[in-house]
Amino acid sequence: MPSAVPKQIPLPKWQRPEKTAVDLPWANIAIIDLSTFDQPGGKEKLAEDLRDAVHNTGFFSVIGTGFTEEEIQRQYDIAQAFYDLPLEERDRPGLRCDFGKGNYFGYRAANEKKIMGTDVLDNVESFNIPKFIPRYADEPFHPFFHQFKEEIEDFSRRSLDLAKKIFTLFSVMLELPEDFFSSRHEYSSPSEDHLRYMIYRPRTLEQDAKVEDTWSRAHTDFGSLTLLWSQNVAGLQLKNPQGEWKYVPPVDNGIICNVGDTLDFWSAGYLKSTTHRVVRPPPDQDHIHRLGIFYFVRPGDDVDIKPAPSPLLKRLGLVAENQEDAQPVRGLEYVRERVKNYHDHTDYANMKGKKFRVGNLVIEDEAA
Ligand SMILES: O=C(O)CCC(=O)C(=O)O
Ligand SMILES: [Fe+2]
Repeated sequence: MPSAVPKQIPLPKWQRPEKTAVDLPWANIAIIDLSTFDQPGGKEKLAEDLRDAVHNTGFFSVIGTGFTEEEIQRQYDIAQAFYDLPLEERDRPGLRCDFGKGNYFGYRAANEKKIMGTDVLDNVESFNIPKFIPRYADEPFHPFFHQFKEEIEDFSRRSLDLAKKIFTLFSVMLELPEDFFSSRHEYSSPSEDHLRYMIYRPRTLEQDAKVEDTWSRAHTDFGSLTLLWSQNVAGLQLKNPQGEWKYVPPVDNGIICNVGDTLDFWSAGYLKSTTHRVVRPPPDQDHIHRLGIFYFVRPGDDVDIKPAPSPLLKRLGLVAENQEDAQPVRGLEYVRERVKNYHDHTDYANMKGKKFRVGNLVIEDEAA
């Protein structure tokens, strides 16, 4: 009998690092079980469960996502195999992100940019894979990934399916038509969405001390929603409503989600795009090459970024009647300008007090 499971090219097994034994100040993250999503009343109940989390911290985790442990392991295996290639093979000509255009598709090399005015270099490498639709046929796709294309495409498509369930909950929460947000994020419609394999390379204590242990400076995410397959190496911190940095805890079999800028704009701040950063891991994990798998959901290219006509937001006085008619920025314009502003530099400066603006939209990554 032929197997229903397509034959997979064998790869070395990536080893999930142990959790830290260090007692860190962990954030309290809601765990939302999506397996009840399709039950009668399921969406309404889940939307209520989620309300506090997205309104206060903007971070939560989901379980019951439909992704199996094997599938997730396989994605890590693919990612690790890529990062095990020699540097000159990873960094093939023509595949780098074109930050001058605000284009984040492709390879982001480490050791290119200085951090906060020091001689310490950026330690992040990533490869961003766009949606598998004809529009992106000419965007960078590393030849190494070709042999896994079917699996990667399936993972990419199902990532957005999952995100759309969460968008449905946000629509229910804001008393909008259920498809209000998901229809603005169709897989078949062009957007800057990408699946990302990302790795942070450990630095010495001395190097990290010069940059206040910064591995990824404080920022909010540029799109609508970020899915981060939970991983055990501590380092990701969110800024809570009290202004304190708290570590995002690992959630077994979970995906950490956080609201990005565009959902914050659509909801007039009701859904919080929370400032977060990555710092040097605790001593028992500081030697680990920290591998991560993400799906960044961006708004559809042509979608207007303006407050949604939500009865709830109107009742709360967050959206004035005329605000809906303001000249809006479009999805592509917002994301491209934001990526350019953030990455098109020779260094990652300290951005405290600096504001980013496009049209009527303003972001301050380091806002207290
Ligand atoms: O590496 C992480 O845990 C988070 C990275 C992140 O915030 C980002 O790439 O936007
Ligand atoms: Fe982020």
